[in-house]
Amino acid sequence: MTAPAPVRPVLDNAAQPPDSGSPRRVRGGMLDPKQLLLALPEALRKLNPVALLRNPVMFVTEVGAALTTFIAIGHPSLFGWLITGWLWLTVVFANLAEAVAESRGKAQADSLRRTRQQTTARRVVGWEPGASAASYLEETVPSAELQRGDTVVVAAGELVPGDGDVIEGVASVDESAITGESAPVIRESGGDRSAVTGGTRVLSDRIVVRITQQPGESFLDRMIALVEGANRQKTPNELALNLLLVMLTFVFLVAVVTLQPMAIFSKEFMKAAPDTAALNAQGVTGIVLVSLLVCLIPTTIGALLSAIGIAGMDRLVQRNVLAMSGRAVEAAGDVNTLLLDKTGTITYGNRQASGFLPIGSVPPGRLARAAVLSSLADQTPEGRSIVTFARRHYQLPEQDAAVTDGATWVPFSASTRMSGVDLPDGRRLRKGAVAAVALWVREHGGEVPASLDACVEQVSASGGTPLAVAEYEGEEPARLLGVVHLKDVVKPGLAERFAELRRMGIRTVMITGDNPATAKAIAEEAGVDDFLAEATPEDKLALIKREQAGGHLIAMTGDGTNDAPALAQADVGVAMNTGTSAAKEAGNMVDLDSDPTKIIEIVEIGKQLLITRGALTAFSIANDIAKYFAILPAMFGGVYPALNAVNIMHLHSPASAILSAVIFNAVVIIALIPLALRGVRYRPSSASALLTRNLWVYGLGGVIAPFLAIKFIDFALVQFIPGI
Ligand SMILES: Nc1ncnc2c1ncn2[C@@H]1O[C@H](COP(=O)(O)OP(=O)(O)OP(=O)(O)O)[C@@H](O)[C@H]1O
Ligand SMILES: [K+]
Ligand SMILES: [Mg+2]
Repeated sequence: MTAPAPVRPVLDNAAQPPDSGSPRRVRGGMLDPKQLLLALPEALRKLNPVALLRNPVMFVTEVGAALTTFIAIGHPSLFGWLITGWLWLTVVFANLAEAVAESRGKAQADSLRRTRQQTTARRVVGWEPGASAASYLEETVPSAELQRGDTVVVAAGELVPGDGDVIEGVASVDESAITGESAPVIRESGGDRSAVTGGTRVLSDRIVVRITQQPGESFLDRMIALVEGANRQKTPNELALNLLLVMLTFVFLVAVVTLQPMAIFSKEFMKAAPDTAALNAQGVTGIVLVSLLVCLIPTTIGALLSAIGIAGMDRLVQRNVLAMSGRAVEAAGDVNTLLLDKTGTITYGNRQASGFLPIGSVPPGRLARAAVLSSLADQTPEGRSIVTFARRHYQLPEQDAAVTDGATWVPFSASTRMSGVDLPDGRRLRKGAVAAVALWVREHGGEVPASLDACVEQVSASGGTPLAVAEYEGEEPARLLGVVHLKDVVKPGLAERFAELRRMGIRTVMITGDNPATAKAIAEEAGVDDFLAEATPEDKLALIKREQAGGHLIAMTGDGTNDAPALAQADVGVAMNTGTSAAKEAGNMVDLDSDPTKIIEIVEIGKQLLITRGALTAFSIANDIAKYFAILPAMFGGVYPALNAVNIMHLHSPASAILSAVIFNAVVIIALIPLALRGVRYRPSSASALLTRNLWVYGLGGVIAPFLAIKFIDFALVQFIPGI
């Protein structure tokens, strides 16, 4: 089988230089006119009125265009046809905005589709932990036939046939097909780095994978649907805004239809514009009414609303974040509190044993031996590292198998925070979080020696995780043997990014199952505002619910199975791609780069989305009202001479006033497409300062723009059209 060239999902149009650094920071705000042209067929397809019903403002515009077309056919005139043409263009421009926004995702989906190829899977039957290759049956099946719960073997050089969790082994995996990142990553059983994705390639070693997807519902499938916007739903905010737009449209519809002086106006109008004499008064009335209506209803925001939302999702994909819903993106813009789990999110999560600290007179070898025996079946990275470390540094007897034959293993769980073994000779060994093991010792008649504190202190102060090891033989009381030092490293550069979040008004809280002393050391080093230690999955969930009850919007970043309930409860749940399938299923976003500081960019994109939508709504409504006042005096000056006093525009004629306004109304959509796609710039500052600034810029801009633009169109173009 030949290796497919790694395809970046985050690819960009050819115009982008390939060496633009990070694959994410590409594609500026410039809108290539070629893109508009390419999107034109799709824009024309979107003229289908049934499809357009989703966008009521544009639907009304299309009905208006159809009406004027009718009138213009019945009573042909240049004025009638020009208005009709520009009304149709208005709808096409709106469709173009959406089509351009969508086309960006389509290109990405195409490249992902090339990654999703048929492979064969080596499915095994009768697999058991630790079984040798000879002891189970292997069959070759097409990857498409894999079911959830199947077990497959993947060896070096082979493609992972489907999404799943590693249940045995460690391997380096090339995930560039999904993440665009060429450096291989480690995937291993047991820990928080156990998820593998179909379509990625195992580079070394051999892993056993339990499939977690159903056919056709793979991560890649979902990713394709997502970037294509196939199942894009309107968000609650969009629905609310849409309702407002519908109401405005309705109000203006009623207002325009009941305009009394229209009939008188029509007669005056025909006198002023001889060309239109071909039109009867009713025809003029119809065309002018439709024009007025389209100028008044919020066509600008109606045209750009969906493009703004799609572009927001797209900006996330640019940064290698997959958002499962637009609602999550919006929520990100309003987040108050960010919860991060410690291991794997703030730290690299590769906790390795780095020392044994026996208590009192316990011989170091005995502690090491107990630690190893209790870890032999522990498939977590911590457990495996204890075995490796002890074997390397201590002379340990090799008859493990004889001692543990028939033993009952106690697997690690985030709730008990312990793991261990009950040996057939009656000995019970436990290792785990100090508080949990201390409790176990007391429950079994033992005492916790005061010297434990010093050992724990020593490990915790350095940010390490202490694991207590204890033994219980049944006759004597249980005994604490000592502490294993697990080392972890804080990811660099976090403190600055958390400071940035603070400036955005977002509080960062680290939550961990680790003890308070370790948590404190790591919290200080990472620069978070607060921390919660010794948290069980239930505690994490409760914390989120409490914060939400206080009216806060919560974002949560995590990678572990123990984070899954919290990720599901959070308003924004960002799962690390390195994490477990459970975490990725639970969250509403996946960060392919597994970078906990990515949430800053996610928040920025969310805020930018909300600001852009707000700014363009303000602009659109200000614009419509101003447009009305710009053309009214020109229209009715003949009927009500008093209006001439406020006719500051001095437009060429009533017909020109109307045509110029309709042209402006259409052109402003095209002019604002780049802004809708790129988003209004966001700088960290308080929400109210931002609001004030944007109201000034876009509100005032919306009032002034029509006066200047309509005058310009009238002066430079329309006045030269004969008969208008
Ligand atoms: N394999 C293991 N065997 C026994 N105890 C363990 C094992 N792994 C971790 N522990 C203990 O259980 C505690 C809780 O682990 P858990 O994975 O729930 O949280 P964590 O990884 O420390 O924190 P985070 O929530 O940030 O991932 C750890 O702090 C450690 O003391
Ligand atoms: K309008
Ligand atoms: Mg963890």
